[in-house]
Amino acid sequence: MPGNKEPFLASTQEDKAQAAIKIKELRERLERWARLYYVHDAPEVPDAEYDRAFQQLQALEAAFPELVTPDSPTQRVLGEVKQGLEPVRHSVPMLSIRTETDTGPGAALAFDARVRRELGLGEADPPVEYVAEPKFDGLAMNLRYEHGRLVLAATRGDGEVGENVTHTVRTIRQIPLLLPAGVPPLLEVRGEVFMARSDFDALNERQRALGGKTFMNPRNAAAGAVRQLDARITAQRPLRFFAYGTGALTPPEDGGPDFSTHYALLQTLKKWGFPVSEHVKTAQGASELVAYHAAMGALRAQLPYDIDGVVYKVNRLDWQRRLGFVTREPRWAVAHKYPPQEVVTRVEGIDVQVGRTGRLTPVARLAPVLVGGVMVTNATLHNLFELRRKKVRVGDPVIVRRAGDVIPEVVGVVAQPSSAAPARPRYVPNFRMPRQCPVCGSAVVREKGETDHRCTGGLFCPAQRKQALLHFAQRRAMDIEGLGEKLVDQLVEGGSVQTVADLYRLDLPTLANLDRMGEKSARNLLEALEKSKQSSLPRFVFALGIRHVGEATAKDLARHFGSLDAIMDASVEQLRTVPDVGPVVAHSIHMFFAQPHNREVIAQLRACGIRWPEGPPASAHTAAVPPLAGKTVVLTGTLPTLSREAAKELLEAAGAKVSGSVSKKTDYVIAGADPGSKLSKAQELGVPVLDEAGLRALLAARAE
Ligand SMILES: NC(=O)c1ccc[n+]([C@@H]2O[C@H](COP(=O)([O-])OP(=O)(O)OC[C@H]3O[C@@H](n4cnc5c(N)ncnc54)[C@H](O)[C@@H]3O)[C@@H](O)[C@H]2O)c1
Ligand SMILES: [Zn+2]
Repeated sequence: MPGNKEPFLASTQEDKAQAAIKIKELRERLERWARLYYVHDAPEVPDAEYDRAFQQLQALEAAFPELVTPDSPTQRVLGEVKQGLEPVRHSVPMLSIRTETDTGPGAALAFDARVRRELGLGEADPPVEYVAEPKFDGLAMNLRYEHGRLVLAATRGDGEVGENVTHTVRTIRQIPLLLPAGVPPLLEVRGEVFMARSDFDALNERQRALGGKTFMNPRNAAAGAVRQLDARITAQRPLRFFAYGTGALTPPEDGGPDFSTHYALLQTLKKWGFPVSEHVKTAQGASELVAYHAAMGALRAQLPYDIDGVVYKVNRLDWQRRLGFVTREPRWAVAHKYPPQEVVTRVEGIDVQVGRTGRLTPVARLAPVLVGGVMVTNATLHNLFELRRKKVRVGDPVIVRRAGDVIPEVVGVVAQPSSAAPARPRYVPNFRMPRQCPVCGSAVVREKGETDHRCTGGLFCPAQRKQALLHFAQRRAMDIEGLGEKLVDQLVEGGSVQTVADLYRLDLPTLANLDRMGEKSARNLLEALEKSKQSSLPRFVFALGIRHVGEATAKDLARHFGSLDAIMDASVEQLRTVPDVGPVVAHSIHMFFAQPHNREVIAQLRACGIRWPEGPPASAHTAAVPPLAGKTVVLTGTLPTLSREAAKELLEAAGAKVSGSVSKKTDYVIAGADPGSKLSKAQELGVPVLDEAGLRALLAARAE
């Protein structure tokens, strides 16, 4: 959690002994985190936590230089070769970039000052020219081309030895496999492979739907996709690429290109077919770097991909060579970061929000924390199943991510709590979804096979008001001309309309008083409302906004039952006799009309004068001759969805006589699982045998 800086003073032997202990502990922690991050693509902590520990270690080693060892994480590039991938030695090492800890303008000033000093420039010398680039948050890639043909793609690994991922990289469309004529015989292009945020969201959405594991961020998703043994998996996860430099290159004396600046090099790469970001810019001196940092920072949320900072590079390549390298990083470049998009905080509660379509979402109430520079107090947990999979409970330290303009989300619980992010202090019961909508008290249901819970009080629920009104008013429903989104917003927010029935209680003064509503439009709306009162049963049923009841189903229901009361009072079984109404739809209709609040609103609508012609139910058209009149039917075995009783009821309602034994007089035998001797008897006598689907078809056909 924020702000656990520990001051270290280099003085006594005792301090040194303590520092040695702390250094050991930090190195172990960093190595563990790095292994999870680089090898397994499954970080345990956000980058900000890693960076904080890294900086602590740097500070300690600076205070006690004698404790620095060559294997310290500060002295080498961390990373390993994944099992199953072939190790490859880089002909030019792939290094890290020094990160300026100061996230303010100080970072650019300090870098510029250092560069000028090391180049021996004085006050009178002009500003140094830099190239400023976004720092893409993906993974570094070295693409080796020989005679214009891609021969090897390798990850960074430990900087010296990376992984051969040519097979997966070939699936990335933005990476050319063949280059135009005229490129140097040896060309290594370096850049970042990454995943766009929308592709990442879609991937996680897909994983959620399958109940699979989700990724913390696009970087890990991209790294995981590239480091696959099976390229078919990579091909299903859209990746992109930006080039930002070169590795080995045919030297000028052997006919290779002689670039004088980094910028010119990038422009040439672009010409050869590599994507180069349009946000790569040259900058004169520190002040333009500061301006670039601010401008990219403002743009960050709108970019379609994650960046975790910007990179400044000295533009002149002869100067880059003069500046050279320290152990793990070049002296001519620096990374200047932005506030982290993933941070650790604590869950203080779990609330349930009801969306405008009635979907219930568990939302974590958080100890307020800055994420990507924005104060965040709530983060979505998506649904009950995701929450359970992530094992989130009140009191847990969690990782929260907020990127772009999307809603912040809880990525997961901190796996190894520490003093900065201690574990939940005591047992906390598992979260449960409420059985009643927290907004309106209607029943909450979850459909078979679905992950979402929903409120069934569509007509009444305040959370669903606007949606219900818009649906009700649309042309194919009640056709209330002039009742659009803006007006609905005003009516609901001003409190003059709560349910659809309130529409018919609006009067001229109330309407004429609304923003941008003259008397003429107010009159028109009242007229449209009046006109809409003369409706039809299918339109009205559709207008109620029952989940899964579209226009076609509304028509079927109206035809089948004839009256609204009959639909409202129908049992699930009766609803299921309507053609094309399956169990999920029947349930949804039944639950909707079982909510007293919904019924109340319907009663109010009728009292307001909404009317439609009603007719006899479809089965009654032939009432004199019920569809199965005079037929004798025998049931045997267990039907997949209908109980024996329900099947009997349906048959009798259709006029059939249900008998207990099969004879020559039997017209049909309906057989389910484990049928008894009745089935063999029927087969013996040549009586037609039907299953449940056959029975339904029979009833439906006869009912037409
Ligand atoms: N969360 C964890 O557990 C964990 C563990 C280890 C490392 N990390 C993170 O990894 C990073 C440290 O690793 P690092 O040493 O690889 O440094 P780095 O990733 O911060 O910087 C070097 C990398 O920047 C990338 N880059 C993006 N845009 C670039 C551009 N325009 N020009 C040049 N390079 C560009 C390259 O891939 C290059 O390898 C930190 O951000 C750290 O937080 C996190
Ligand atoms: Zn509700």
